[in-house]
Amino acid sequence: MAIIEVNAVHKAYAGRTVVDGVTFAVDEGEIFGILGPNGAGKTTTVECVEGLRIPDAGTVRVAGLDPVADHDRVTRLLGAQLQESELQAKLTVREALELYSAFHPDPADWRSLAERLGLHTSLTTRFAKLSGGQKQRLSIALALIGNPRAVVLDELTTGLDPRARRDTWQLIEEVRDSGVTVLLVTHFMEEAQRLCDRIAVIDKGRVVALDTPSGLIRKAGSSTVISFTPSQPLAPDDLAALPAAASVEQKGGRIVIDGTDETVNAVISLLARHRITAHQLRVSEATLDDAFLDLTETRTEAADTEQAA
Ligand SMILES: Nc1ncnc2c1ncn2[C@@H]1O[C@H](COP(=O)(O)OP(=O)(O)OP(=O)(O)O)[C@@H](O)[C@H]1O
Repeated sequence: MAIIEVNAVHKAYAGRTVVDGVTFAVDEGEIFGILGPNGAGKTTTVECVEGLRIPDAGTVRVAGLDPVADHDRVTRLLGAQLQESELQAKLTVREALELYSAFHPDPADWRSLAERLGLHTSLTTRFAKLSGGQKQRLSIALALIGNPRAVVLDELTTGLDPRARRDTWQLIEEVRDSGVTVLLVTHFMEEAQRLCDRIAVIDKGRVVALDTPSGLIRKAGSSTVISFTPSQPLAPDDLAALPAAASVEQKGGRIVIDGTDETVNAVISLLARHRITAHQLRVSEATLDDAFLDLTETRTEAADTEQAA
C-alpha cells in the first residue's frame, strides 16, 4: 500500500519549471530513492511531500492526507530531517532531543533513540562540536522522535567520509527494519544501489525511470563485461554466435565481450567445449552508475532530437 503518493506535480520558481510532472508512489515499508544530478528538482519534490512547498499543479498525499491542508497531521506521520542551520551551535545533543520531543504529542523515548543511534555517549556534546557522522545521527534521531510512519532523508551522507557514510547506511536500514518507510534523496549511485528497494531517477524535473536498482540496470541496457585471454584462438563464427552480446572486441589476444549473464554462460560453455583455458578471466557487472549515465544520456539525446525536429 502506498503511504506517499505524488501525482503529476509541477513547480516553477520565477517562471522556471524545476519539477515537471513528477509522479511516483512510495509503498509502506520500503526505502524509496530519489536519485538525480544537482539541480534536478529532488529537494523541491520532497519539500512538496513535506508540505513546505505548494505544487503549482498536481497532487501529493501522505497516508491519504494533503501535506499543506492537513499539515499538522502530516507532520506527525512524516519525520523530516532538519537542516544543519536549524540547530543552534551551543545546543547539546540531550537538549536538542528534549526540545524536539516536546514538539510532538506522542514522542519516542529519546534516551532509547539516542542509544539506538549511538548518541548516548555524546549527550552533553554541543552541536557545533559533533563530527559530521554524529550530526547525521542526531539528524536521523530528530526525524524519528515523533514516532513517524515515514521519514524523508535528504542528502544525508553528503560530506561524510566513507566509514561514516557506511555507518549511516546501516542506520537507514535499521530504520526501515523498525517499520518506518524511508524516502531517501541522494545523488550517490552506490548509496541508492545499496539501500533502495526502488528508485525514481529524476533529471531536469522529470522522472526518467522508476524501478528496482537491478531493473534500472537492465532497462538502461547496461551490461556485464567479460574479458579473458584464451589459451588458443577462438573461431570468429563462434564469437559472433554468442547470445545477447552487444559487442565483441579482440585486442592483442585478449577478448572483451559486452553482454549479459546469458553471454557469460555461453562463453563458459564455448570454452569448455573447445577445451580452451581462459587466462585472467574477469567478469564485471554494470552498476547503477552506468545505468544512470545511459538513462540520462538517452534522454538528452531524445530531447536534442525533439528540439532539432
Ligand atoms: N527557492 C528557490 N527559488 C528559486 N530557485 C530555486 C529555489 N529552490 C531551488 N531552486 C532552483 O531549482 C532547481 C532545483 O532545485 P532542487 O534543490 O529542487 O534540486 P536538487 O535536485 O535537490 O539539487 P541538489 O542535488 O543540488 O540539492 C535548482 O536549479 C535550484 O537552483
